[in-house]
Amino acid sequence: MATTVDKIKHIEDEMAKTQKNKATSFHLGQLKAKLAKLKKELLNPTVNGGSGAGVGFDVARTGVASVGFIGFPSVGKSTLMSRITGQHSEAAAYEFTTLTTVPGQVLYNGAKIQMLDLPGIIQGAKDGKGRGRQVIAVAKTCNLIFIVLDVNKPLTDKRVIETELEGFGIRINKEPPNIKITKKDKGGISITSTVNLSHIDNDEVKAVMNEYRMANCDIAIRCDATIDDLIDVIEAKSRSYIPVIYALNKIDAISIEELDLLYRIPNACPISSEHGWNVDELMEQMWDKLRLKRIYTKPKGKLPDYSAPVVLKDGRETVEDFCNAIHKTIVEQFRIAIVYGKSVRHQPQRVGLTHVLEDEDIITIVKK
Ligand SMILES: Nc1nc2c(ncn2[C@@H]2O[C@H](COP(=O)(O)OP(=O)(O)OP(=O)(O)O)[C@@H](O)[C@H]2O)c(=O)[nH]1
Ligand SMILES: [K+]
Ligand SMILES: [Mg+2]
Repeated sequence: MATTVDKIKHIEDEMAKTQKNKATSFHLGQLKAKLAKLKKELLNPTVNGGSGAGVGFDVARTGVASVGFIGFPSVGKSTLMSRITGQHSEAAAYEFTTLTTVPGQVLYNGAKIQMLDLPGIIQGAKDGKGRGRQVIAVAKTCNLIFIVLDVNKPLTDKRVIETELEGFGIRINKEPPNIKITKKDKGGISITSTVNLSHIDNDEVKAVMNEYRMANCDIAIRCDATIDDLIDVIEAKSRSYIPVIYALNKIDAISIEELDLLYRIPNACPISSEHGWNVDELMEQMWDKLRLKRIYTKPKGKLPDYSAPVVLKDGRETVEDFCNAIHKTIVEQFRIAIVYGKSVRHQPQRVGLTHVLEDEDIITIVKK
């Protein structure tokens, strides 16, 4: 019997030899949806030989956010880990020095951030080569990924790693596509869009919806989406949208001219883990991408406590989230909050539980 990997290969071959035109778009849509389903099967095998994603690799999560290190063997992930956190992670000149997840922690801007040094991955990792799947499964649960690259190696390595992560349902530096699908009882597929759709063909959409047995739906598209974006929305449960920083390591081994070229790569930070060069820039970029919010507490009649902010996660930043971050009983006693900072027009301003706070706001909670 053909394995899932064989079936994927078969479909990919067929797609490669099918011309994209009006006559083939339904067929191509079908193939793309079939491919997405097979890839999901590969990641969540229901029959024996389960992938055991993350088993033995996941570690207890601490801190407000976690950053996973992904890269080929010996690019310097562990050296970077030891440099940033002070937590020793074995580093050596031979490949696969690191064999499991090594957790460490860094305190940055008052926020405890967990760093996860991971084993190296190789091409084909997502399809089961080496321990790649377990490794990528850990990265998939992180709030940020450092893709560590060795600048002495071909830059094509960057694309190979991206493909591995994408194949595992990770979407890099991307927002979820703005597509809303509403199921109906009858009426077929109706597509509405607020922008001109330059990639999507109605037949292709119908083929995809048909393949997913969603024959009656309203699809509202508010971006110039591709058919892959549509599949991502249907498969939303197995997709993770994670910011990435490319840590371009070992710049101590290249010339200034070569270094200049590296600065043109978006979302990248050239560093030398060994010498500690530019690691503070990497930390600053990390902070920006994590979009954490520091909230300073001001007891009534006293100065704010700047030494120990309450750090709120992206998307959990209301006054209510702040109260819950301190103690779950506070919301019950809450009367009003007095806030200074970027989130309010008047300084200070009285706000309720639903008010959304900004980084470095100062807050006083007034109890009943
Ligand atoms: N020149 C140079 N060498 C580095 C740098 N960072 C790491 N190395 C060297 O690269 C080799 C591999 O480093 P590791 O930190 O073990 O790499 P890794 O990515 O953790 O490797 P695996 O765990 O095997 O996947 C070691 O010999 C390090 O000394 C750097 O910034 N510059
Ligand atoms: K190594
Ligand atoms: Mg290592």
